[in-house]
Amino acid sequence: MPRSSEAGSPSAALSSKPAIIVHDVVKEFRIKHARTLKEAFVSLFKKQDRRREFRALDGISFEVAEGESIAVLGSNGSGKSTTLKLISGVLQPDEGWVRTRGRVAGLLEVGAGFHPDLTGRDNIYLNAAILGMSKEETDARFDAIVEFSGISESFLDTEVKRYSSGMRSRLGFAVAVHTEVDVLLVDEVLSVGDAAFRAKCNDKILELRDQGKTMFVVSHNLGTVKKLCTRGIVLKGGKVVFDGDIGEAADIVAPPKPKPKK
Ligand SMILES: Nc1ncnc2c1ncn2[C@@H]1O[C@H](COP(=O)(O)OP(=O)(O)OP(=O)(O)O)[C@@H](O)[C@H]1O
Repeated sequence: MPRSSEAGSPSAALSSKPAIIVHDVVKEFRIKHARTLKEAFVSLFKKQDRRREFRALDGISFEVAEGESIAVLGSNGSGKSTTLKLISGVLQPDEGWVRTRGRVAGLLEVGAGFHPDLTGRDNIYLNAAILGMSKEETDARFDAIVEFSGISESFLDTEVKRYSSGMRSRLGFAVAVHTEVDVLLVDEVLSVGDAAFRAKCNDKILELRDQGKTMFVVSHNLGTVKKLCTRGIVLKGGKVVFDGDIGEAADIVAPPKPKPKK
């Protein structure tokens, strides 16, 4: 299988030490099979278990070097988010193993750790602590976090339950990108907030990549991933069907249309 020889950002020096190793990972989910009402009734009566194992990931393996930025592509249900959740530790594999090196932060569900009854200010400290930051580290970054989020001073001392969903996401994203991380897991995060904020997020992510952070990105936005990553993994039915140059990977998921004849 082809592998990109030049990986990571153009400016970041790549280390040969892997930041992420995914080894022969299998992940299964139990899913319920609802058929007709009659069948559901009969299985209930006979106490039949209508659940069956569904293999979302079927023995996937790859390594990501420190400083590399890699995208996982594939159609809906191919296993991208499941892979991300296994790397972040939210899920555990049924077979195989996953290793990560350094501090891993997920831009998965930004602001997921927010407490609705606490103010924006308190939630910054809470969220940063969840992401492994000390109070002193957060103190030093507090102003930068608030400025990046664009949350006004008056809202900073308001309970987060009064925020709009966009405001919550902005604050969550601002905390996440200001934490001291080595590996950043990014899941369609560039859909956060309004157009101006999305552009700001894009720039911030490019800046982090250029600082040499390892990036693991799941996205359907091929334009964005081509700008951000040099290597792409394509999943199909829970298997890796391609691992190599991002341009080639993007062409697999969205083959270029033939030019119309003149
Ligand atoms: N908690 C769960 N319980 C049951 N099945 C699940 C669960 N999570 C994921 N799946 C199934 O596993 C498969 C892979 O899901 P996953 O979310 O990883 O796909 P994806 O490639 O990220 O899709 P999308 O592009 O739509 O986000 C899907 O068929 C999905 O229905």
